[in-house]
Amino acid sequence: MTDAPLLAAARRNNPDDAVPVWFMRQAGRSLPEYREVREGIAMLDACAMPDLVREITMQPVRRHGVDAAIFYSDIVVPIKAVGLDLEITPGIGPVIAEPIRERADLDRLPELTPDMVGYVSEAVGLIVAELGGPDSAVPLIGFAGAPFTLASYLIEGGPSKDYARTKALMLGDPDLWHGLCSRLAQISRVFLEVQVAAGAQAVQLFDSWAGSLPARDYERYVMPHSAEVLSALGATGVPRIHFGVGTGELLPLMGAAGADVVGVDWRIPLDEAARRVGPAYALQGNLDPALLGAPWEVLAERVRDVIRAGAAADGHIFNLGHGVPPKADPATLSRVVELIHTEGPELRRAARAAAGRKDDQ
Ligand SMILES: Cc1c2[nH]c(c1CCC(=O)O)Cc1[nH]c(c(CCC(=O)O)c1C)Cc1[nH]c(c(CCC(=O)O)c1C)Cc1[nH]c(c(C)c1CCC(=O)O)C2
Repeated sequence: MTDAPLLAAARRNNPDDAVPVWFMRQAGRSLPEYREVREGIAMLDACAMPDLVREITMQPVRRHGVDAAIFYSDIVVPIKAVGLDLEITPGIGPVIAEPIRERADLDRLPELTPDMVGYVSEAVGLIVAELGGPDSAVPLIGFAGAPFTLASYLIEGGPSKDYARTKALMLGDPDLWHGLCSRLAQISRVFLEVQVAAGAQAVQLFDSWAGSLPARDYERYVMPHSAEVLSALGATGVPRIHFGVGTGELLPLMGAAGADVVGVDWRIPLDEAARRVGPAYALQGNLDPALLGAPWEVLAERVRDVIRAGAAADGHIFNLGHGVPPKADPATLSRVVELIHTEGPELRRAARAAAGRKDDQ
């Protein structure tokens, strides 16, 4: 039995030099069929409707022919499931009614148990069945938010530009910080374990905003909690992808936290990322989402550049450096997938052969 291309690349066991591709936020507002089925249904209500979640998760797979589905949910779904009062406000993001600021606030964050997210198991089961079962060529990626990124929403009360309150609490009250992050690690771990138990074949831990930290603080205050989540998931045997935005200086630590695949945004080229993390990791990324609006030939050449640079890693999963912008033209995304599938293996082989010749000199 051969691995699905995405799983083969994640495991760096990729003799065909396939370049699998999916897009963060591939399900969502860029798709008219998404806007249609979401009409009149709040985001968090939609996340608790298994058949709707199946439909939304499958939409980009049908339309673009991507090599993975990503579970339609949100990083704050398990936080809401344990009982914290929050909403997702369109155009803004998660908004927390009463932010977490002191020790007593931790009482509002009890442990997550699988029965609290029964609709997640149910939706994952429906999606994996529609994809063709556990050995499908198109696996389902489950995901969760990492403790730092979740903590930033809970402490700030919503999205933030500077994470000032988060950093003040982290450095000013390390006991409370570690108490909060331990609880969030438990919640993320169980949320991921539920998805894997129901059939998800890979997982991604989103630490979207960790790039706001210097490596020294990341290593001390954040990495142990993300490592707890990732190492627990290691027991399931599914590949673990670890991603954040602006994390060029954190990449080696994000790998060492227990990832199989390190996700990279568009700010550094993948060959440089490969040098930084070393040979023990596959890479995922890293086309600048803003370039989806550039003239096709310009975009196509950048897609080829990403594939060539990604050849420096033994496994490369093509993705954007962050999510699909809501205004992206879906036809452009489909064309990018087709280009990667038709030209990817040859571009990758040629780049690897050229690098090999250089090594031999
Ligand atoms: C930081 C973060 C959040 N949510 C998530 C992250 C980490 C990924 C990242 O870095 O972007 C994770 C997430 N959220 C969503 C997915 C679904 C799967 C996919 O990638 O296709 C995933 C993986 C759906 C969603 N989550 C959200 C939407 C848009 C709201 C909608 O469609 O009504 C979707 C499709 C809402 C959301 N939720 C969040 C934000 C910032 C927003 C955007 C608010 C807005 O612009 O309206 C928090």
